[in-house]
This record gives sequence, structure tokens and C-alpha cells, in this order.
Amino acid sequence: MGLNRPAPRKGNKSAAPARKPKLAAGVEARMAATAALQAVLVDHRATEAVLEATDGPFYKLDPRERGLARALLGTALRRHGQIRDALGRFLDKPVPKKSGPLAAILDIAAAQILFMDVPDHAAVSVAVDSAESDRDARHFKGLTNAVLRRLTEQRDAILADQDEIDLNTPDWLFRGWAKAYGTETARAIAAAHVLEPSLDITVKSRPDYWAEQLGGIVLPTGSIRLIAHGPIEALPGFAEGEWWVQDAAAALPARLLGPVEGKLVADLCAAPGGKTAQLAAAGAIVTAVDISEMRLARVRENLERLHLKVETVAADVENWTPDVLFDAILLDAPCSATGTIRRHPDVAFLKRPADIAALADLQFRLLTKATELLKRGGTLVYCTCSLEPAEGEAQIHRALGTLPLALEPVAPADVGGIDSICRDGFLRTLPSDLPQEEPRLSGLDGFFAARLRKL
Ligand SMILES: C[S@@+](CC[C@H](N)C(=O)[O-])C[C@H]1O[C@@H](n2cnc3c(N)ncnc32)[C@H](O)[C@@H]1O
Repeated sequence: MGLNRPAPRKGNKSAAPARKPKLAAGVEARMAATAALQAVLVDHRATEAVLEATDGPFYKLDPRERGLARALLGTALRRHGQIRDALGRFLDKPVPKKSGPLAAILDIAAAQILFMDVPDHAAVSVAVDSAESDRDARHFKGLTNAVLRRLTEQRDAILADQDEIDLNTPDWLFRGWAKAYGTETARAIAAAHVLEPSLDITVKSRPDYWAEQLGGIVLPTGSIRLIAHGPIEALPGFAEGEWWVQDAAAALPARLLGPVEGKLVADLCAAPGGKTAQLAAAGAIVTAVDISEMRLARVRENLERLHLKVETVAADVENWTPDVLFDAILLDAPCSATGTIRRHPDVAFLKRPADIAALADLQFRLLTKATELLKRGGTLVYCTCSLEPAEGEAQIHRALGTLPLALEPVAPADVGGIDSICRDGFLRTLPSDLPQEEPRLSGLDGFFAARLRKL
């Protein structure tokens, strides 16, 4: 198989305009996934930014190729420790610096050989062709072929010998989770991170009806859960604006505000707007604030599809001075996002311990400002999608000692009756929560939320 060799077109004698050669199915997806993996691991770019970049490797892919490219990239990131360990068994020294995309080519091929249901020969031959087509990687074409062939031969023995939790989890994150939740739970969190997550949906109404339409189940919290496949836009009810994609744990903080119909509610740090949509659908008069005008455009786009109305404000919450005080405030503060590694495995590579400390400072300043914007007696929900107590529990312990706030404990009745996610009066969900018989329907993003009343 050649990367750039189109099949000869028979019987076409006229001088046709030059066309881009058509590549075999799956080749473009593998090339895009390789480029994206390099962008994440070498240039430290977030996957979402790479996926959305109009000049990026994913933009021009058709939906099928894009689906495959996403799956390749996701597997290569989720299982990266195992992949590098397996490849290392056949390499006597690290991949040289001047070998272009060689490391990413090997990673993407190994992800397929070790973990995906695709023919080995397709994985190996596309990798060899990709190496050949790059000026620097070309010198390692023979090595690529030899290493990957040996990997196909020894796959089962290697997988049986690996500790997936140990290999795929950065040490500093594992140590923090073991300290906060115990070693057994930290292992369960890490085990949840290698699984492909479910698709969770929040509906405006009629969860049972939509679960049936979508082929999903209704969770005790009211979210619908299904095994993701195919483009989301093609699912029933999407175009009509009946529902939006939102992890089941991410749907809980807005509910902690209780009935909000007719109340003035500020949604601080609102984009892309999952929680804004919940508040608007519940009848609140919502002001959605975000520092990023570009991300606020996404909020407006999402709410238009959902036929919901809110006021949007592009502002840094720290400097925002509205004319009114609010009855209720939701502060979904920017955070390390370590609770979303299941859905965004790049987070494990992009975040560093120093980021947590810097974010914790910002979160406390935002919490202080949110308290100022609230009426006396009003309710404030603070939340983060982080597993790190410094971004959750520790912030509230500090706030209770210094800001005019009292804790209104979260009870199981607030969160679908699930006792295990109410810890010390806080909402604390973990990726290992909500186990189901079908692993692809298990888990929750790691969220923290506290409900506070202004004194
Ligand atoms: C965790 S995301 C919010 C997710 C959103 N609440 C939802 O449910 O879809 C954090 C958001 O905070 C915004 N942000 C970060 N710093 C901010 C600040 N100082 N003021 C306002 N927004 C900020 C970011 O642009 C980002 O959109």
C-alpha cells in the first residue's frame, strides 16, 4: 500500500483537472491521529484545540475518518504508558530527536496492534509508509517495520506482563489520589481512566422517552447514558434541541441550587454552557459570564439550538461589576480538570503540580468575588472538575473561615439518592463511581461541589 499512489483511472482519456489522490480508507485518519498526538505530546497543545483548529489535521476529515482518528488518538493517550513500555522492549535506545514524527507513528501503530480491533497489517503498513513519506523519519522505515512486526508477534505476552494502572498514570497524580482517597480507590480511579467513557446526555424533559429513542438508560440522577457511536449530531432529538451532551456528574452542581424558576442567577465561568442550559431550562433568569468571547460564542450557539434564552457577558469575573446582586450563583471555576481524564486523556500529560497551586489561588479569588455578587441569604454553588482536594474541599474549608458563608450540606436526596457521592457535606464524584455490569456504561467524571449560603 502506498500513501500517495492513486489507483489508475480506467477509460478516462480527457485531460481531467489535477485531483488530490484518494487515499485508502483509514490512512488519512491514521495520519491525522499521528499529527495530533505529536501536537499534544511535543507541542503541549490540548486535544480539543487540535481537533477544532481549521488548519489542523482533523478539520478536513470526513465523519468516518474523524471518528477513527479520534479513537486512535484517544487510545494512544489513554494507554500511552503501556504503549511506550511495549515499544521499549524492542528498541535498544530511545527514538532519536531528529526522527521527525517517528515516535508518534510508532505510538499510533502500537495503539492499534495492542488495543484496537483493526487488522495488524493495516497498522504496520500505514506506519511504514508514513515513516517513508517524512524526510527525517524515512531513515527509520526498516526499524519501524521490524519493531511493529515483533510487537504483533508478542502482543499477548506483553499485555499479560504489564500493570496498566502503574504504567498509564503519572506518579504525582497517583500519589495525590492515594493520599486523598486511599490506595485502593486511587487504583480504581486509574483503572476507570483507561476505559472509553459513555456518552451522557441531559434532556430538557421526558428522560424515559429520550432514553428509549436513543437506546440508553436513565441514571438515578436523571441523566441519560449510552454507549457512544457515530456523530452526535445525527442522533434523534439533537437537531430539535431536546438535549445536550453533559457528563452525569457535571449535571449535578446546577441542581444543587434547588428550584431557580424566576430567580436571578449568575453562571460564572459559563462556557461552553452545559450548566447555563440547565439553569435556563429550569426557568432561571440567567446571566452567563465567561472571560473568553470565543467560548461564549459556543454558549450562544448551543443555547440557540436548545431554544433557550440567557444574557451572555464577556468579562473577567474578578473585575466584573454588574448593577444587581444575584439570588443564586454557580461558580464552575477554571481548574486542572483532572476529573475529566476519562474524556480528555491529554490532561494527564499537559498538567503539572505547579498548575494546581496557581489554579487554587485563582479559584479562591473567584470564590471571594462570587460571594460579593450574591444577595444576603442567597445560595452559591462552587464546583470544579478536579480530583485534587486543593481545588475542592480545601477551598471551602478556607472560605468558611474567612468569607461570610455557611455550608448547606449536600444530601443524597439532592443527587439521585446516591449516598457514596456525598462526602462530608460536599458532592465528590470519582471516575470509579457508579459501576455498572457493562463497563462502557460505568463511571462519572471527578467533580467537587459545595453549596453555601451567604450570611
Ligand atoms: C470549567 S470551564 C466551565 C464549564 C461550564 N461551566 C460548563 O458547564 O459548560 C471554565 C471556564 O472558565 C472561564 N474562565 C477562566 N477564568 C475566568 C475568569 N477570570 N473570568 C471568567 N471566566 C473565566 C474559561 O474561559 C472557561 O470557559
